[in-house]
Amino acid sequence: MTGYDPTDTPAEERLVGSGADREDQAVEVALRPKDLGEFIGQEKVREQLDLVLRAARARGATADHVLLSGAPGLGKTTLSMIIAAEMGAPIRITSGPAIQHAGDLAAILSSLQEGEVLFLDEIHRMSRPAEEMLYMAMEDFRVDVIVGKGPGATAIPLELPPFTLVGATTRAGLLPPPLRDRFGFTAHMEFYEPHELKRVVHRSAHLLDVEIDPAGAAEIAGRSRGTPRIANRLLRRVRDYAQVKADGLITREIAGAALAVYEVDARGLDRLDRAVLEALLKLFGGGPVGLSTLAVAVGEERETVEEVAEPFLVREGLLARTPRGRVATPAAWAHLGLTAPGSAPGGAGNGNGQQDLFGA
Ligand SMILES: Nc1ncnc2c1ncn2[C@@H]1O[C@H](COP(=O)(O)OP(=O)(O)OP(=O)(O)O)[C@@H](O)[C@H]1O
Repeated sequence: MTGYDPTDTPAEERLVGSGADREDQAVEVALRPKDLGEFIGQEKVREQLDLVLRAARARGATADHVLLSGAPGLGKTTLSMIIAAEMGAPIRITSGPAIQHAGDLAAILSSLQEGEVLFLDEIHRMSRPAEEMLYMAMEDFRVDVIVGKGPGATAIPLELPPFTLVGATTRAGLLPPPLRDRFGFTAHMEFYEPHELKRVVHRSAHLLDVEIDPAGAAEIAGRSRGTPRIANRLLRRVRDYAQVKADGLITREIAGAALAVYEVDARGLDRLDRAVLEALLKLFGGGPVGLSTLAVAVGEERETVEEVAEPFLVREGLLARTPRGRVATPAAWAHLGLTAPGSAPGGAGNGNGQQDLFGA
C-alpha cells in the first residue's frame, strides 16, 4: 500500500497547501511588498498596472476598477494593497462570502471615501442581488437602496464617491460577463518561476533576519509549487530546523534535510501527492483508473484527491485526466524512481484495462 495515513494531516493544513493559515496571516503582513518596485515577478501585470496607476495619478483621477485572477497565494491581496499605496488611497478589505445581502454591500459602499480602494476577495462568491448592485456602483457610482417590502417598496438612489474596486478571484471564468466587463483592467497572475521564488525567499529571509545562502534559497524555491505563500511558509519551517539542528544558516543541505522531515520532496510534492501517484503506479500500473477508485486506494475523499492533489500533479505533468480515467505520465514513473511496465497489451500490472470499481 501507499503508507499514507490520511488522519495525520488534514488536507487544508498541508505545508504545501496554498491557502493562508493563522501563522501565515501574521507573518504575511510583515513580508508583503509595499510598492510595485518591491513586487517580484509578474512582469507584464506590473508593467500594465504601473501604466494604469500612473495615468490615473497624472489625471488626478481615481484608478479604473481592477480584476485580478489566479491561484491562491500568488499575491492578489498584496497587489491590491500596492494599488492603494501607489494611489495614496485608503483600502477596505472584504470578500464575496461576507457579502450575502445587497444591504451588506450598500453599507460598505456608502461609507467609502473618495478614491478609496475596495478589495473584494473571492468576488465570484457574492450573492446575486449584491452582484447586481455592484454593477451599478461600478459603472455610475450610484446604488439604489430598497426601502420597505412588497408593493410598497421604494428604491432610493444613493450617490457614491468615485472608488476603485479591486476584485480577486481564483476562477475568472465563473464571473458573469456583465461583471467582468465592468473592470477597466484585468490581469491574470501566473505561477512564479523558480528564479523569481528564489528572490522571494531571499527577500523574506532578509526581513525575518534569517541567514540563507543562494543554494539554500534555490532549494526552497524549487519546492514551493510556483507560489510565494508556500515559499515563505517553507522558509519558516526550514529556519526552525536550521536553528534547532544547525547554526542557523540555511544551506542547500539544511533546506533539503528540513523539508525531508516535513515530507516535501525535491519537486514540492507532499505525502498526499505522492500517495496518489504511488497508488496510481503501483496498484493500477499507471492507469487509466477512475477517480473514485484512486481515492479509495489512498483512503481519501474523491474531492480531496481531485481538488487538493490533482491540480498540482496535472500542472507538473505527472498525471493526466482522460475520459477513461487518471493516467500517470512517464515523468511520474521517473519521479518515483520506478520503471514503467513494458508495453505488452493486457500484460499483468500494466493496468490499461483497469475498470473503475466505483464509477469514475
Ligand atoms: N510578487 C511577490 N513578491 C514577494 N512576495 C510576494 C509576492 N506575491 C506574494 N507574496 C507574498 O506571498 C504571500 C501571499 O500573498 P497574498 O496574500 O497577496 O496572496 P493572494 O493571491 O491574495 O492569496 P489568497 O487568494 O489565498 O488570499 C504574502 O506574504 C506576500 O508577501
